[in-house]
Amino acid sequence: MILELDKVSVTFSAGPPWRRRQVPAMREVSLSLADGEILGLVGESGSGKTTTSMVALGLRRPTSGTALFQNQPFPKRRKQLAGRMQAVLQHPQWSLNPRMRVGQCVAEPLVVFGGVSKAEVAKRVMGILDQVGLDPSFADRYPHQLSGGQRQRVSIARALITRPPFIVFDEAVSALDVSVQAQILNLIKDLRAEYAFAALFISHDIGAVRYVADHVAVLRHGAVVETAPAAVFFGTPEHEYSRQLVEAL
Ligand SMILES: Nc1ncnc2c1ncn2[C@@H]1O[C@H](COP(=O)(O)OP(=O)(O)OP(=O)(O)O)[C@@H](O)[C@H]1O
Repeated sequence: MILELDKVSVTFSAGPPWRRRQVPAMREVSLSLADGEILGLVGESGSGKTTTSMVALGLRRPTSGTALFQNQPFPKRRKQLAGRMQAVLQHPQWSLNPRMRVGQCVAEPLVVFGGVSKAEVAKRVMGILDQVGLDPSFADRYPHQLSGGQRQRVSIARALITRPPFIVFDEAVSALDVSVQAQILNLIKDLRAEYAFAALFISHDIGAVRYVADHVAVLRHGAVVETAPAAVFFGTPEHEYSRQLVEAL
């Protein structure tokens, strides 16, 4: 398994000190993701999707329960995860440094990972830009000189440069125009076929999930209400809430 969450709960403390409240963001969430599989995680706003992605990326420790990555507890030092997982977020500007040229942005995870010569880095950057449908001249541009769809292609190139076995796509197409969404979803599918990465594909857009996911998990109020293979889920969703989601499609 690439990722396993076993009864993971995350509780935040919110509010001023004199009126502290505990906000449960994840309640005993159990999920597992096999190598090369895409798990679509759906749920309305506030259902705990982003918190789940944080746990999956090792950026937040569970309040209780266990999270394993590649069958091991998450390492204490993030550097030990370098090259093994990446995230593609809703707004690429959050992951793309505005002062770096595209070529540098894409190269960065590989440079951090280390052990690769400059010439090899440059070659890999050009190769991956080509694969995400950007011609080499894009390497010299800055992120603000690109369209939203092009920026998301750059984020995907950056995510893939170390050929990680696991990628989190958190609302990765939600901010794009519908026609561009389709292009990016196709790109994700094509690249998955080539690189065989596993992915947690988080979206409130159930249509996008249907298009790319092998398995689906539905979150509601921080808890998983249903998990099923995509074909089963979209054919005969079991839970009432899942049925509403599928019917709305
Ligand atoms: N840092 C935090 N401090 C306090 N509460 C938080 C924090 N982060 C998230 N929450 C709360 O935890 C719950 C789950 O939030 P989360 O962001 O995981 O949901 P989501 O499904 O990703 O929602 P959205 O689609 O709106 O981003 C919400 O009630 C949210 O208000």
